[in-house]
Amino acid sequence: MSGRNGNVSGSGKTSGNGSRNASGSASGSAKDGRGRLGGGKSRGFGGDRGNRAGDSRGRSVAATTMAGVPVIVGQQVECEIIGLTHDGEGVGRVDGYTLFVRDALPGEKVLAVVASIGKSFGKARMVELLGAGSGASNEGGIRVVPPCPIYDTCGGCQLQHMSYAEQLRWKRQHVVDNLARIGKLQVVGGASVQGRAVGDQRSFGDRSTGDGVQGVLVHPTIGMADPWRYRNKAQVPIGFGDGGLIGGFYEAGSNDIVDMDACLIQQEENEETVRAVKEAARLLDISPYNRANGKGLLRHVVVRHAASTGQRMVVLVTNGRDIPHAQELVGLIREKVLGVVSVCQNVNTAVTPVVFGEETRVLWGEDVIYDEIGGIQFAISPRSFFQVNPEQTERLYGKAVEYAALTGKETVIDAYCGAGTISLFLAKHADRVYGVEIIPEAIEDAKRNALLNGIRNAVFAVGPAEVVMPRWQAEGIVPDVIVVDPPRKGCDPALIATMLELRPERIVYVSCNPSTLARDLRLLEDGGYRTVEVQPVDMFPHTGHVEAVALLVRNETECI
Ligand SMILES: C[S@@+](CC[C@H](N)C(=O)[O-])C[C@H]1O[C@@H](n2cnc3c(N)ncnc32)[C@H](O)[C@@H]1O
Repeated sequence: MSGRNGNVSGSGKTSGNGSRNASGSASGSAKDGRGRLGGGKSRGFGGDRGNRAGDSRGRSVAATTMAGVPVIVGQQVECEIIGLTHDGEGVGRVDGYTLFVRDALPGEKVLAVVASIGKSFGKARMVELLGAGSGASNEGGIRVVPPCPIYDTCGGCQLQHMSYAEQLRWKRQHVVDNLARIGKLQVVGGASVQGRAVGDQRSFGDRSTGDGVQGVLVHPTIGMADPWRYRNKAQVPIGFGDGGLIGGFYEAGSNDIVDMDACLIQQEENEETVRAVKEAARLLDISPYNRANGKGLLRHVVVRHAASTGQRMVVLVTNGRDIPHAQELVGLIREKVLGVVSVCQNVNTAVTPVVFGEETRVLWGEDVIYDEIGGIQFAISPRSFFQVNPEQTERLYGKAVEYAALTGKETVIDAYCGAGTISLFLAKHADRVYGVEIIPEAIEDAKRNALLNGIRNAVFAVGPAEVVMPRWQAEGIVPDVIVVDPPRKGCDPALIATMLELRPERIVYVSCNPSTLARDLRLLEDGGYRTVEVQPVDMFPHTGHVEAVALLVRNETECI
Protein backbone atom coordinates (compact mmCIF):
# COMPACT_ATOMS: atom_id res chain seq x y z
CA MET A 1 0.00 0.00 0.00
CA SER A 2 1.13 3.50 -0.50
CA GLY A 3 0.02 7.09 -0.49
CA ARG A 4 -1.88 8.61 2.41
CA ASN A 5 -2.50 5.28 3.93
CA GLY A 6 1.19 4.80 4.23
CA ASN A 7 3.98 3.11 2.36
CA VAL A 8 3.60 -0.20 4.00
CA SER A 9 6.35 -2.58 3.11
CA GLY A 10 6.00 -5.10 5.83
CA SER A 11 8.33 -8.02 5.89
CA GLY A 12 7.77 -11.04 8.02
CA LYS A 13 4.04 -10.52 8.08
CA THR A 14 2.35 -13.25 10.04
CA SER A 15 -1.34 -13.58 9.81
CA GLY A 16 -3.51 -14.42 12.76
CA ASN A 17 -1.79 -15.82 15.78
CA GLY A 18 1.27 -17.16 14.03
CA SER A 19 4.53 -15.62 15.10
CA ARG A 20 5.39 -15.41 18.77
CA ASN A 21 8.10 -13.23 20.11
CA ALA A 22 8.34 -13.14 23.84
CA SER A 23 10.48 -10.02 23.83
CA GLY A 24 7.53 -8.12 22.52
CA SER A 25 9.39 -6.60 19.61
CA ALA A 26 7.88 -6.75 16.18
CA SER A 27 9.34 -9.38 13.95
CA GLY A 28 8.30 -7.54 10.81
CA SER A 29 9.48 -4.16 9.73
CA ALA A 30 6.71 -1.99 8.53
CA LYS A 31 6.45 1.60 7.49
CA ASP A 32 3.35 3.66 7.41
CA GLY A 33 2.69 7.33 7.13
CA ARG A 34 4.59 7.91 10.33
CA GLY A 35 7.78 6.02 9.65
CA ARG A 36 9.17 2.72 10.73
CA LEU A 37 7.09 0.93 13.26
CA GLY A 38 8.86 -2.37 13.65
CA GLY A 39 11.04 -3.06 16.69
CA GLY A 40 12.95 -0.58 18.74
CA LYS A 41 11.77 1.55 21.59
CA SER A 42 8.93 3.54 20.24
CA ARG A 43 6.35 5.83 21.78
CA GLY A 44 6.16 4.27 25.19
CA PHE A 45 4.38 1.02 25.46
CA GLY A 46 4.06 1.34 29.15
CA GLY A 47 1.49 -1.40 29.28
CA ASP A 48 -1.14 -2.15 31.82
CA ARG A 49 0.50 -1.73 35.19
CA GLY A 50 -1.87 -4.20 36.74
CA ASN A 51 -0.18 -6.91 34.76
CA ARG A 52 2.93 -7.66 36.80
CA ALA A 53 3.97 -10.77 38.58
CA GLY A 54 7.00 -11.71 40.68
CA ASP A 55 9.87 -13.82 39.32
CA SER A 56 11.66 -16.49 41.36
CA ARG A 57 13.74 -13.78 43.09
CA GLY A 58 10.72 -11.69 43.89
CA ARG A 59 11.45 -9.09 41.23
CA SER A 60 8.51 -7.61 39.41
CA VAL A 61 8.21 -8.80 35.81
CA ALA A 62 5.49 -8.28 33.24
CA ALA A 63 3.28 -11.33 32.72
CA THR A 64 3.26 -12.67 29.16
CA THR A 65 0.19 -14.86 29.58
CA MET A 66 -2.93 -14.52 31.67
CA ALA A 67 -5.85 -16.82 32.31
CA GLY A 68 -8.90 -15.77 30.34
CA VAL A 69 -6.92 -13.44 28.07
CA PRO A 70 -6.91 -14.70 24.48
CA VAL A 71 -3.54 -13.18 23.45
CA ILE A 72 -0.02 -13.43 24.78
CA VAL A 73 2.76 -10.88 24.86
CA GLY A 74 4.78 -10.93 21.64
CA GLN A 75 1.99 -12.48 19.61
CA GLN A 76 1.06 -10.92 16.30
CA VAL A 77 -2.63 -10.44 15.74
CA GLU A 78 -4.84 -8.99 13.07
CA CYS A 79 -7.51 -6.61 14.24
CA GLU A 80 -9.98 -4.04 13.01
CA ILE A 81 -9.73 -0.68 14.72
CA ILE A 82 -13.09 0.54 15.93
CA GLY A 83 -12.22 3.64 17.92
CA LEU A 84 -9.52 5.84 19.37
CA THR A 85 -8.57 6.31 23.04
CA HIS A 86 -7.97 9.72 24.56
CA ASP A 87 -4.25 8.97 24.16
CA GLY A 88 -4.66 8.55 20.42
CA GLU A 89 -4.32 4.75 20.43
CA GLY A 90 -6.52 2.70 18.13
CA VAL A 91 -9.07 0.49 19.91
CA GLY A 92 -9.14 -3.04 18.49
CA ARG A 93 -10.77 -6.27 19.58
CA VAL A 94 -9.44 -9.81 19.41
CA ASP A 95 -11.91 -12.51 20.43
CA GLY A 96 -13.78 -9.96 22.53
CA TYR A 97 -10.59 -8.75 24.23
CA THR A 98 -9.69 -5.06 23.92
CA LEU A 99 -6.29 -4.10 22.58
CA PHE A 100 -5.09 -0.50 22.45
CA VAL A 101 -2.95 -0.34 19.34
CA ARG A 102 -0.44 2.47 19.13
CA ASP A 103 -0.33 4.13 15.65
CA ALA A 104 -3.53 2.49 14.37
CA LEU A 105 -6.51 4.57 13.30
CA PRO A 106 -10.27 3.93 13.30
CA GLY A 107 -11.51 2.02 10.27
CA GLU A 108 -8.15 0.37 9.62
CA LYS A 109 -7.30 -3.29 9.67
CA VAL A 110 -3.84 -3.82 11.12
CA LEU A 111 -1.32 -6.42 12.08
CA ALA A 112 -0.18 -5.64 15.61
CA VAL A 113 2.25 -7.14 18.09
CA VAL A 114 1.01 -7.48 21.64
CA ALA A 115 3.27 -5.51 24.00
CA SER A 116 1.54 -6.10 27.33
CA ILE A 117 -1.63 -7.63 28.68
CA GLY A 118 -3.93 -6.97 31.59
CA LYS A 119 -7.19 -8.41 32.82
CA SER A 120 -9.44 -6.02 30.93
CA PHE A 121 -7.22 -4.72 28.13
CA GLY A 122 -3.83 -5.02 26.54
CA LYS A 123 -1.45 -2.79 24.63
CA ALA A 124 -0.09 -3.48 21.19
CA ARG A 125 1.95 -1.79 18.51
CA MET A 126 1.01 -1.69 14.88
CA VAL A 127 3.53 -3.39 12.62
CA GLU A 128 1.64 -3.40 9.36
CA LEU A 129 -1.37 -1.73 7.84
CA LEU A 130 -3.44 -4.44 6.20
CA GLY A 131 -6.26 -2.32 4.88
CA ALA A 132 -8.15 0.89 5.23
CA GLY A 133 -11.11 -1.17 6.46
CA SER A 134 -14.76 -0.39 6.06
CA GLY A 135 -15.06 2.30 8.74
CA ALA A 136 -17.03 5.30 7.50
CA SER A 137 -14.59 7.68 9.11
CA ASN A 138 -11.85 6.44 6.83
CA GLU A 139 -13.59 7.56 3.65
CA GLY A 140 -11.72 10.83 3.41
CA GLY A 141 -8.37 9.13 4.01
CA ILE A 142 -7.62 9.86 7.61
CA ARG A 143 -4.00 8.66 7.65
CA VAL A 144 -1.40 11.22 6.66
CA VAL A 145 2.37 11.33 6.67
CA PRO A 146 3.39 13.09 9.89
CA PRO A 147 5.60 16.02 8.92
CA CYS A 148 7.69 15.91 12.08
CA PRO A 149 10.85 13.81 11.61
CA ILE A 150 10.95 12.77 15.28
CA TYR A 151 7.25 11.97 15.67
CA ASP A 152 8.06 8.30 16.09
CA THR A 153 10.10 8.77 19.23
CA CYS A 154 8.80 12.00 20.73
CA GLY A 155 6.08 11.78 23.35
CA GLY A 156 4.73 15.28 22.72
CA CYS A 157 2.19 14.70 19.92
CA GLN A 158 -0.14 11.74 19.51
CA LEU A 159 -2.20 12.50 16.40
CA GLN A 160 0.14 13.78 13.69
CA HIS A 161 -0.55 10.65 11.62
CA MET A 162 -4.25 11.63 11.45
CA SER A 163 -5.45 14.35 9.08
CA TYR A 164 -6.26 17.60 10.88
CA ALA A 165 -9.88 17.55 9.70
CA GLU A 166 -10.24 14.07 11.17
CA GLN A 167 -8.58 15.15 14.45
CA LEU A 168 -11.22 17.86 14.81
CA ARG A 169 -14.01 15.43 14.02
CA TRP A 170 -12.63 12.93 16.52
CA LYS A 171 -12.30 15.56 19.26
CA ARG A 172 -15.97 16.49 18.87
CA GLN A 173 -16.94 12.81 18.87
CA HIS A 174 -14.91 12.27 22.03
CA VAL A 175 -16.98 14.99 23.72
CA VAL A 176 -20.24 13.53 22.39
CA ASP A 177 -19.34 10.00 23.56
CA ASN A 178 -18.49 11.19 27.07
CA LEU A 179 -21.64 13.29 27.37
CA ALA A 180 -23.73 10.29 26.36
CA ARG A 181 -21.89 7.56 28.29
CA ILE A 182 -20.94 9.34 31.51
CA GLY A 183 -23.30 12.31 31.52
CA LYS A 184 -26.30 10.31 30.25
CA LEU A 185 -27.11 13.32 28.11
CA GLN A 186 -29.00 13.23 24.86
CA VAL A 187 -26.94 14.83 22.11
CA VAL A 188 -28.87 16.52 19.34
CA GLY A 189 -28.30 15.45 15.78
CA GLY A 190 -26.43 12.20 16.48
CA ALA A 191 -25.16 10.66 13.25
CA SER A 192 -26.18 13.60 11.08
CA VAL A 193 -24.06 15.94 13.17
CA GLN A 194 -21.10 13.58 12.86
CA GLY A 195 -21.54 13.59 9.10
CA ARG A 196 -21.12 17.34 8.79
CA ALA A 197 -18.00 18.80 7.32
CA VAL A 198 -15.48 19.36 10.08
CA GLY A 199 -15.03 22.97 11.02
CA ASP A 200 -18.47 23.83 9.68
CA GLN A 201 -19.68 26.48 12.09
CA ARG A 202 -23.30 26.75 10.88
CA SER A 203 -25.90 26.91 13.58
CA PHE A 204 -27.90 23.75 13.99
CA GLY A 205 -31.05 25.72 14.68
CA ASP A 206 -33.44 23.06 15.89
CA ARG A 207 -32.21 21.69 19.20
CA SER A 208 -34.75 18.99 19.66
CA THR A 209 -34.10 15.38 18.80
CA GLY A 210 -37.12 15.25 16.55
CA ASP A 211 -39.36 13.52 19.06
CA GLY A 212 -39.79 16.63 21.16
CA VAL A 213 -36.92 15.79 23.51
CA GLN A 214 -34.54 18.68 24.17
CA GLY A 215 -30.97 17.64 23.63
CA VAL A 216 -27.49 19.09 24.00
CA LEU A 217 -26.14 20.73 20.90
CA VAL A 218 -22.47 19.83 20.38
CA HIS A 219 -20.89 22.02 17.75
CA PRO A 220 -18.10 21.01 15.41
CA THR A 221 -14.67 21.63 16.95
CA ILE A 222 -13.25 25.08 16.32
CA GLY A 223 -9.88 24.35 14.75
CA MET A 224 -6.97 26.44 13.53
CA ALA A 225 -6.50 27.50 9.91
CA ASP A 226 -2.81 26.68 10.30
CA PRO A 227 -2.47 24.21 13.18
CA TRP A 228 1.32 24.38 13.54
CA ARG A 229 3.79 26.55 15.43
CA TYR A 230 1.19 27.56 17.99
CA ARG A 231 2.89 27.01 21.37
CA ASN A 232 4.14 30.15 23.13
CA LYS A 233 6.02 28.25 25.83
CA ALA A 234 8.68 25.52 25.70
CA GLN A 235 9.79 23.56 28.74
CA VAL A 236 12.90 21.65 27.77
CA PRO A 237 14.57 19.04 30.01
CA ILE A 238 18.37 19.19 29.95
CA GLY A 239 20.58 16.14 30.31
CA PHE A 240 23.79 14.50 29.25
CA GLY A 241 24.18 12.89 25.82
CA ASP A 242 27.01 11.61 23.63
CA GLY A 243 28.54 14.97 22.97
CA GLY A 244 27.81 16.58 26.35
CA LEU A 245 24.83 18.78 27.20
CA ILE A 246 21.61 17.97 25.36
CA GLY A 247 18.07 19.25 25.67
CA GLY A 248 14.90 18.25 23.93
CA PHE A 249 12.11 15.97 24.99
CA TYR A 250 11.49 12.82 26.96
CA GLU A 251 11.14 9.79 24.76
CA ALA A 252 7.56 8.56 25.01
CA GLY A 253 7.07 6.38 28.07
CA SER A 254 10.62 6.90 29.36
CA ASN A 255 12.88 9.35 31.17
CA ASP A 256 15.48 9.36 28.41
CA ILE A 257 16.07 12.77 26.89
CA VAL A 258 16.41 13.05 23.13
CA ASP A 259 18.25 16.12 21.86
CA MET A 260 16.05 18.28 19.68
CA ASP A 261 16.39 21.59 17.93
CA ALA A 262 13.04 21.76 16.11
CA CYS A 263 9.46 21.13 17.17
CA LEU A 264 6.70 21.84 14.69
CA ILE A 265 4.12 22.85 17.28
CA GLN A 266 6.44 25.39 18.93
CA GLN A 267 6.66 28.99 17.81
CA GLU A 268 9.96 29.36 15.93
CA GLU A 269 11.12 32.04 18.36
CA ASN A 270 11.10 29.47 21.16
CA GLU A 271 13.22 27.08 19.11
CA GLU A 272 15.78 29.82 18.46
CA THR A 273 15.87 30.75 22.14
CA VAL A 274 16.35 27.18 23.34
CA ARG A 275 19.08 26.59 20.76
CA ALA A 276 20.92 29.75 21.84
CA VAL A 277 20.72 28.86 25.54
CA LYS A 278 21.99 25.32 24.93
CA GLU A 279 24.90 26.64 22.85
CA ALA A 280 25.79 29.20 25.50
CA ALA A 281 25.67 26.58 28.26
CA ARG A 282 27.91 24.24 26.23
CA LEU A 283 30.39 27.03 25.53
CA LEU A 284 30.65 27.90 29.24
CA ASP A 285 30.80 24.25 30.30
CA ILE A 286 27.71 24.43 32.46
CA SER A 287 27.01 20.95 33.70
CA PRO A 288 23.76 19.23 32.68
CA TYR A 289 21.64 17.68 35.41
CA ASN A 290 21.87 13.92 35.82
CA ARG A 291 18.51 12.52 36.91
CA ALA A 292 20.04 9.22 38.01
CA ASN A 293 22.42 10.63 40.65
CA GLY A 294 21.04 14.14 41.24
CA LYS A 295 24.33 15.79 40.19
CA GLY A 296 24.86 18.53 37.61
CA LEU A 297 23.38 22.01 37.44
CA LEU A 298 21.07 22.80 34.54
CA ARG A 299 17.78 20.87 34.80
CA HIS A 300 15.37 22.66 32.47
CA VAL A 301 15.30 25.61 30.12
CA VAL A 302 11.87 27.21 30.05
CA VAL A 303 11.24 29.86 27.42
CA ARG A 304 8.23 32.00 26.60
CA HIS A 305 7.44 34.17 23.63
CA ALA A 306 4.74 36.83 23.62
CA ALA A 307 3.73 37.10 19.97
CA SER A 308 1.82 40.37 20.39
CA THR A 309 4.85 42.26 21.81
CA GLY A 310 7.76 40.14 20.56
CA GLN A 311 9.09 39.86 24.11
CA ARG A 312 10.89 36.70 25.19
CA MET A 313 11.68 35.23 28.60
CA VAL A 314 14.31 32.65 29.56
CA VAL A 315 14.10 30.72 32.83
CA LEU A 316 17.05 28.53 33.81
CA VAL A 317 15.95 25.86 36.26
CA THR A 318 19.01 24.85 38.25
CA ASN A 319 19.97 22.27 40.81
CA GLY A 320 21.54 24.83 43.17
CA ARG A 321 21.89 28.59 43.43
CA ASP A 322 25.36 29.19 42.01
CA ILE A 323 25.70 29.36 38.27
CA PRO A 324 29.33 29.48 37.18
CA HIS A 325 29.96 32.28 34.65
CA ALA A 326 26.43 33.56 35.26
CA GLN A 327 27.19 37.00 33.82
CA GLU A 328 28.81 35.55 30.68
CA LEU A 329 25.82 33.25 30.27
CA VAL A 330 23.38 36.15 30.53
CA GLY A 331 25.59 38.15 28.14
CA LEU A 332 25.53 35.37 25.52
CA ILE A 333 21.75 34.97 25.85
CA ARG A 334 21.22 38.72 25.42
CA GLU A 335 23.54 38.74 22.41
CA LYS A 336 21.93 35.76 20.66
CA VAL A 337 18.24 36.02 21.61
CA LEU A 338 16.40 38.79 19.82
CA GLY A 339 13.67 40.35 21.96
CA VAL A 340 14.77 38.80 25.26
CA VAL A 341 13.72 41.11 28.11
CA SER A 342 13.89 38.73 31.04
CA VAL A 343 16.43 36.12 32.15
CA CYS A 344 15.43 34.39 35.38
CA GLN A 345 16.69 31.53 37.51
CA ASN A 346 14.52 29.05 39.35
CA VAL A 347 16.20 26.83 41.92
CA ASN A 348 15.00 23.25 42.22
CA THR A 349 17.19 20.88 44.22
CA ALA A 350 14.51 18.29 44.94
CA VAL A 351 14.52 14.81 43.42
CA THR A 352 11.26 15.27 41.61
CA PRO A 353 9.80 15.28 38.13
CA VAL A 354 8.19 18.65 38.97
CA VAL A 355 9.93 21.29 36.87
CA PHE A 356 9.95 24.34 39.15
CA GLY A 357 11.26 24.79 42.67
CA GLU A 358 10.03 27.44 45.08
CA GLU A 359 12.75 30.09 44.60
CA THR A 360 12.79 32.28 41.50
CA ARG A 361 15.02 35.31 40.93
CA VAL A 362 15.75 37.69 38.09
CA LEU A 363 19.29 37.37 36.68
CA TRP A 364 18.79 40.20 34.24
CA GLY A 365 15.97 42.42 32.98
CA GLU A 366 12.29 42.29 33.90
CA ASP A 367 10.45 39.84 36.14
CA VAL A 368 7.62 39.51 33.57
CA ILE A 369 6.93 39.69 29.87
CA TYR A 370 3.77 41.23 28.45
CA ASP A 371 1.35 39.63 26.04
CA GLU A 372 -2.06 40.66 24.80
CA ILE A 373 -5.14 38.58 24.09
CA GLY A 374 -8.38 40.12 22.83
CA GLY A 375 -7.24 43.65 23.65
CA ILE A 376 -6.33 42.79 27.25
CA GLN A 377 -2.73 42.95 28.42
CA PHE A 378 -1.25 40.28 30.62
CA ALA A 379 1.96 40.33 32.65
CA ILE A 380 3.36 36.81 32.67
CA SER A 381 5.86 35.79 35.33
CA PRO A 382 8.08 32.69 35.13
CA ARG A 383 5.59 30.40 36.90
CA SER A 384 2.28 31.94 35.78
CA PHE A 385 -0.31 29.65 34.24
CA PHE A 386 -0.99 31.14 30.83
CA GLN A 387 -2.70 29.32 27.97
CA VAL A 388 -0.11 28.11 25.45
CA ASN A 389 -2.09 28.68 22.25
CA PRO A 390 -2.89 32.41 22.09
CA GLU A 391 -4.92 32.26 18.86
CA GLN A 392 -7.28 29.60 20.20
CA THR A 393 -7.36 31.12 23.69
CA GLU A 394 -9.06 34.18 22.25
CA ARG A 395 -11.69 31.92 20.64
CA LEU A 396 -12.18 29.88 23.81
CA TYR A 397 -12.55 32.90 26.09
CA GLY A 398 -14.71 34.62 23.48
CA LYS A 399 -17.08 31.66 23.58
CA ALA A 400 -17.13 31.72 27.40
CA VAL A 401 -18.05 35.43 27.31
CA GLU A 402 -20.71 34.79 24.65
CA TYR A 403 -22.27 32.00 26.75
CA ALA A 404 -22.27 34.27 29.82
CA ALA A 405 -24.55 36.65 27.81
CA LEU A 406 -23.64 39.65 29.94
CA THR A 407 -25.38 43.02 29.69
CA GLY A 408 -23.19 45.00 32.09
CA LYS A 409 -25.45 44.53 35.12
CA GLU A 410 -24.44 41.07 36.23
CA THR A 411 -22.45 39.72 39.13
CA VAL A 412 -20.16 36.93 37.94
CA ILE A 413 -18.03 34.40 39.80
CA ASP A 414 -15.00 32.98 37.95
CA ALA A 415 -13.92 29.87 39.86
CA TYR A 416 -10.46 28.35 39.19
CA CYS A 417 -9.48 31.72 37.67
CA GLY A 418 -5.68 31.29 37.40
CA ALA A 419 -4.11 34.67 36.66
CA GLY A 420 -7.55 36.15 36.08
CA THR A 421 -7.53 35.77 32.32
CA ILE A 422 -11.20 34.84 31.82
CA SER A 423 -12.20 37.14 34.72
CA LEU A 424 -10.76 40.17 32.94
CA PHE A 425 -12.51 39.24 29.69
CA LEU A 426 -15.78 38.97 31.65
CA ALA A 427 -15.22 42.15 33.67
CA LYS A 428 -15.50 44.31 30.56
CA HIS A 429 -19.13 43.18 30.17
CA ALA A 430 -20.27 42.70 33.78
CA ASP A 431 -21.03 44.83 36.83
CA ARG A 432 -18.65 42.89 39.06
CA VAL A 433 -16.49 39.77 38.77
CA TYR A 434 -15.22 37.68 41.67
CA GLY A 435 -12.27 35.42 40.81
CA VAL A 436 -10.98 32.63 43.04
CA GLU A 437 -7.83 30.55 42.62
CA ILE A 438 -5.76 28.31 44.88
CA ILE A 439 -2.26 29.53 43.87
CA PRO A 440 -1.32 32.79 45.63
CA GLU A 441 1.14 33.91 42.90
CA ALA A 442 -1.55 33.52 40.27
CA ILE A 443 -3.86 35.81 42.27
CA GLU A 444 -1.03 38.36 42.56
CA ASP A 445 -0.76 38.22 38.76
CA ALA A 446 -4.55 38.56 38.45
CA LYS A 447 -4.57 41.72 40.58
CA ARG A 448 -1.60 43.13 38.68
CA ASN A 449 -3.29 42.37 35.34
CA ALA A 450 -6.50 44.08 36.46
CA LEU A 451 -4.51 47.23 37.35
CA LEU A 452 -2.56 47.05 34.11
CA ASN A 453 -5.82 47.19 32.16
CA GLY A 454 -7.54 49.74 34.39
CA ILE A 455 -10.16 47.13 35.36
CA ARG A 456 -11.63 48.05 38.76
CA ASN A 457 -14.67 45.79 38.93
CA ALA A 458 -12.76 42.53 39.40
CA VAL A 459 -12.09 41.19 42.92
CA PHE A 460 -9.74 38.26 43.50
CA ALA A 461 -9.39 35.85 46.42
CA VAL A 462 -6.86 33.11 47.17
CA GLY A 463 -8.03 29.70 48.34
CA PRO A 464 -9.83 26.54 47.30
CA ALA A 465 -12.90 27.59 45.31
CA GLU A 466 -15.00 25.08 47.28
CA VAL A 467 -14.11 26.96 50.49
CA VAL A 468 -14.15 30.55 49.22
CA MET A 469 -17.49 30.31 47.38
CA PRO A 470 -19.51 29.35 50.48
CA ARG A 471 -17.83 32.28 52.24
CA TRP A 472 -18.96 34.63 49.49
CA GLN A 473 -22.42 33.08 49.73
CA ALA A 474 -22.48 33.83 53.48
CA GLU A 475 -21.42 37.42 52.72
CA GLY A 476 -24.51 37.79 50.55
CA ILE A 477 -22.90 37.69 47.10
CA VAL A 478 -25.47 36.48 44.60
CA PRO A 479 -24.02 35.63 41.18
CA ASP A 480 -26.07 35.81 38.01
CA VAL A 481 -23.45 33.76 36.17
CA ILE A 482 -20.81 31.32 37.41
CA VAL A 483 -17.88 30.40 35.18
CA VAL A 484 -15.74 27.41 36.12
CA ASP A 485 -12.47 26.32 34.49
CA PRO A 486 -11.22 23.49 36.73
CA PRO A 487 -8.14 21.30 36.28
CA ARG A 488 -8.51 17.85 34.68
CA LYS A 489 -10.09 16.29 37.76
CA GLY A 490 -13.10 18.59 37.35
CA CYS A 491 -15.06 20.51 39.99
CA ASP A 492 -14.95 19.62 43.65
CA PRO A 493 -18.32 18.11 44.71
CA ALA A 494 -18.62 20.78 47.43
CA LEU A 495 -18.27 23.47 44.77
CA ILE A 496 -21.04 21.88 42.69
CA ALA A 497 -23.23 21.82 45.81
CA THR A 498 -22.58 25.53 46.44
CA MET A 499 -23.32 26.38 42.79
CA LEU A 500 -26.65 24.59 43.11
CA GLU A 501 -27.45 26.55 46.25
CA LEU A 502 -26.44 29.86 44.67
CA ARG A 503 -28.61 29.00 41.63
CA PRO A 504 -27.16 31.44 39.08
CA GLU A 505 -29.13 31.89 35.90
CA ARG A 506 -26.26 30.54 33.82
CA ILE A 507 -23.25 28.35 34.36
CA VAL A 508 -20.40 28.37 31.85
CA TYR A 509 -18.14 25.35 32.19
CA VAL A 510 -14.70 25.45 30.52
CA SER A 511 -13.16 21.98 30.56
CA CYS A 512 -9.93 20.29 29.53
CA ASN A 513 -11.29 16.81 30.24
CA PRO A 514 -14.51 15.60 28.59
CA SER A 515 -15.05 12.77 31.09
CA THR A 516 -15.07 14.99 34.20
CA LEU A 517 -17.07 17.57 32.26
CA ALA A 518 -19.71 14.93 31.56
CA ARG A 519 -19.72 13.77 35.19
CA ASP A 520 -20.20 17.34 36.47
CA LEU A 521 -22.86 18.18 33.87
CA ARG A 522 -24.87 15.22 35.12
CA LEU A 523 -24.65 16.52 38.72
CA LEU A 524 -25.73 19.98 37.59
CA GLU A 525 -28.57 18.58 35.47
CA ASP A 526 -29.80 16.55 38.45
CA GLY A 527 -29.64 19.77 40.48
CA GLY A 528 -31.97 21.69 38.17
CA TYR A 529 -29.85 22.86 35.23
CA ARG A 530 -30.06 22.08 31.54
CA THR A 531 -27.01 21.76 29.31
CA VAL A 532 -27.85 23.80 26.25
CA GLU A 533 -24.77 23.52 24.10
CA VAL A 534 -21.13 22.53 24.09
CA GLN A 535 -18.38 24.00 21.92
CA PRO A 536 -15.14 22.02 21.56
CA VAL A 537 -12.14 24.24 20.79
CA ASP A 538 -8.88 22.73 19.59
CA MET A 539 -6.32 24.26 21.92
CA PHE A 540 -3.66 21.60 21.29
CA PRO A 541 -3.59 20.45 17.64
CA HIS A 542 -1.88 17.08 16.98
CA THR A 543 -2.20 16.04 20.61
CA GLY A 544 -4.97 14.04 22.28
CA HIS A 545 -6.03 16.97 24.49
CA VAL A 546 -9.67 17.99 24.10
CA GLU A 547 -10.96 21.33 25.40
CA ALA A 548 -14.61 22.36 25.42
CA VAL A 549 -16.87 25.04 26.81
CA ALA A 550 -20.44 24.26 27.89
CA LEU A 551 -23.44 26.47 28.58
CA LEU A 552 -26.00 25.48 31.21
CA VAL A 553 -29.13 27.40 32.13
CA ARG A 554 -31.38 27.12 35.16
CA ASN A 555 -34.34 24.97 34.22
CA GLU A 556 -36.89 27.76 34.28
CA THR A 557 -34.65 29.99 32.12
CA GLU A 558 -35.51 30.45 28.44
CA CYS A 559 -32.99 28.88 26.11
CA ILE A 560 -30.89 31.43 24.14
C1 LIG B 1 -7.32 24.96 33.82
S1 LIG B 1 -6.61 26.14 34.86
C2 LIG B 1 -7.58 27.54 34.44
C3 LIG B 1 -6.93 28.84 34.69
C4 LIG B 1 -7.58 30.06 34.02
N1 LIG B 1 -9.01 30.00 34.00
C5 LIG B 1 -7.02 30.28 32.63
O1 LIG B 1 -7.71 30.04 31.64
O2 LIG B 1 -5.85 30.69 32.53
C6 LIG B 1 -7.23 25.59 36.42
C7 LIG B 1 -6.80 26.47 37.58
O3 LIG B 1 -7.45 25.98 38.76
C8 LIG B 1 -6.57 26.14 39.86
N2 LIG B 1 -7.08 25.27 40.95
C9 LIG B 1 -6.89 23.95 41.12
N3 LIG B 1 -7.60 23.52 42.17
C10 LIG B 1 -8.26 24.58 42.67
C11 LIG B 1 -9.18 24.76 43.75
N4 LIG B 1 -9.55 23.75 44.53
N5 LIG B 1 -9.68 25.99 43.95
C12 LIG B 1 -9.32 27.03 43.18
N6 LIG B 1 -8.44 26.92 42.15
C13 LIG B 1 -7.93 25.71 41.89
C14 LIG B 1 -5.22 25.82 39.28
O4 LIG B 1 -4.19 26.37 40.05
C15 LIG B 1 -5.33 26.47 37.87
O5 LIG B 1 -4.87 27.79 37.89
